Amino acid sequence: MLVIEQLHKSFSTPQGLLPVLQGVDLRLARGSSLALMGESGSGKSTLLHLVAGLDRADSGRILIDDDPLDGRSEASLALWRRQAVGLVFQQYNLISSLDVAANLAFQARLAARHDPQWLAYLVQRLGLASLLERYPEQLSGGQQQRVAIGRALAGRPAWLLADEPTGSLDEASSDEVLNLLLQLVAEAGSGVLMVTHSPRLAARLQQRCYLQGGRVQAEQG
Ligand SMILES: Nc1ncnc2c1ncn2[C@@H]1O[C@H](COP(=O)(O)OP(=O)(O)OP(=O)(O)O)[C@@H](O)[C@H]1O
Repeated sequence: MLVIEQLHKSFSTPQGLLPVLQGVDLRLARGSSLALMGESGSGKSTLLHLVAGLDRADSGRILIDDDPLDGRSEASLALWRRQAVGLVFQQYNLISSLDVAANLAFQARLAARHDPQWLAYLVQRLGLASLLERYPEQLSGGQQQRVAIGRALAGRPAWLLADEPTGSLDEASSDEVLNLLLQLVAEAGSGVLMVTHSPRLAARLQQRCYLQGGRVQAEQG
């Protein structure tokens, strides 16, 4: 279970302190999916980064199976990211000097969670078999995002954190990529927290919530 309690985060800007998260409360069971919505600048990416351990909150708590994330050392946060989290961003963030096969295996190898059978299954489901020796620049946007999803899921992470994962794709590719993502996370048993602007895509997840005024305004089952 991912539990977020009274999370606060402000940023220093030339204009002064900018409060972004002002008491966010959220719960997400492992294996379930939640769409995080809200206007541009409402703090969706900020919240995702805090859960990923890429940044630290000012106050409040993030608990993973009752284990707090805050107060951990950088090394412990890095371990959390490597072992328990898969990240997918709008920009695919593939490693340009590695081919598709090496990109796919990269994170799972780093986390010592390389499972050749599962990886072969992901390759087949994501339709990547004929692309394994290509480099990211030789792929379409949809293909690159399928590689990014495969890479994020290769280590069967407990949590998949996705920031507008289909934001750069057209509607048809977007639907196809989200379908695959949701099927594969269900098979991997991962919980999903996905930032999206699209009510149509959000409707495909089990739950939805809305960030406004620094807080979660509505949550529905
Ligand atoms: N490192 C930073 N330093 C200063 N301000 C920041 C920083 N990161 C984010 N912000 C500000 O915090 C606010 C929330 O940003 P965030 O990226 O979380 O919003 P968002 O809801 O994901 O927006 P979008 O939908 O446009 O991606 C914005 O006003 C942004 O400018």
